[in-house]
Amino acid sequence: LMPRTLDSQITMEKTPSYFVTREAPRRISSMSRDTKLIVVVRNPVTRAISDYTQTLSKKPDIPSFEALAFRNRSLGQVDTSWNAIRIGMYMLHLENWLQYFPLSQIHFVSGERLITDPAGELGRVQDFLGLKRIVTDKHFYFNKTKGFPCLKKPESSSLPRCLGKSKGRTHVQIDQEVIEQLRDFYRPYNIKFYEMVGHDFRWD
Ligand SMILES: Nc1ncnc2c1ncn2[C@@H]1O[C@H](COP(=O)(O)OS(=O)(=O)O)[C@@H](OP(=O)(O)O)[C@H]1O
Repeated sequence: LMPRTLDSQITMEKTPSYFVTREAPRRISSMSRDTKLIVVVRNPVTRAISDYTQTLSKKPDIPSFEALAFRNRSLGQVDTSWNAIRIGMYMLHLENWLQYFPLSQIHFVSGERLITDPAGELGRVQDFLGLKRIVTDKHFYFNKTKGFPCLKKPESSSLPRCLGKSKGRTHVQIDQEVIEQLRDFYRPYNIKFYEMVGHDFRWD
């Protein structure tokens, strides 16, 4: 259950799997139809490889990426039942949410721009939430070693705050041909997704 919230407060909850969980939109809308939803999306091919890299780090014995990604690789048949593939079919998940929430209540953050322009992305998040733009460029610096932006000085501490060790893992190397096959697979889903949200994320 979400805590009670005053008019001057915003209560936030983060669960990545909600976006791809069939029952989530109905259950959240029955709790509050005014809920604002924020989803971070990135190129679904990179997302799949990142997802696999994370699973492999926990279970080193799993089959290869190629073995899991295709039902039949020579025929180019992608295995859409594999979660790492299915999650990146964003338009399908969004269709489910749009049965319960208007698009105006859903905001998509570009995972790519969150790295290259965190202040810009967070500026849009603050606008979407109806907040003053408090978090700006001056709150970030780019950590070249990590390859990610870090917060200069969080309120609770005098030290900078960067992403933890488990973020930004080096991805497993995948054959370029496999990447091309997956790009082709996702292209129509991406295009439909751009049309639905009215924004081109430039993944193609
Ligand atoms: N703030 C921010 N900006 C940009 N990218 C970010 C951020 N936080 C997490 N990430 C990247 O998201 C990928 C999954 O992260 P998580 O490990 O947090 O995912 S999960 O919630 O545990 O499923 C993982 O991607 P990879 O870098 O491909 O491993 C994280 O690096």
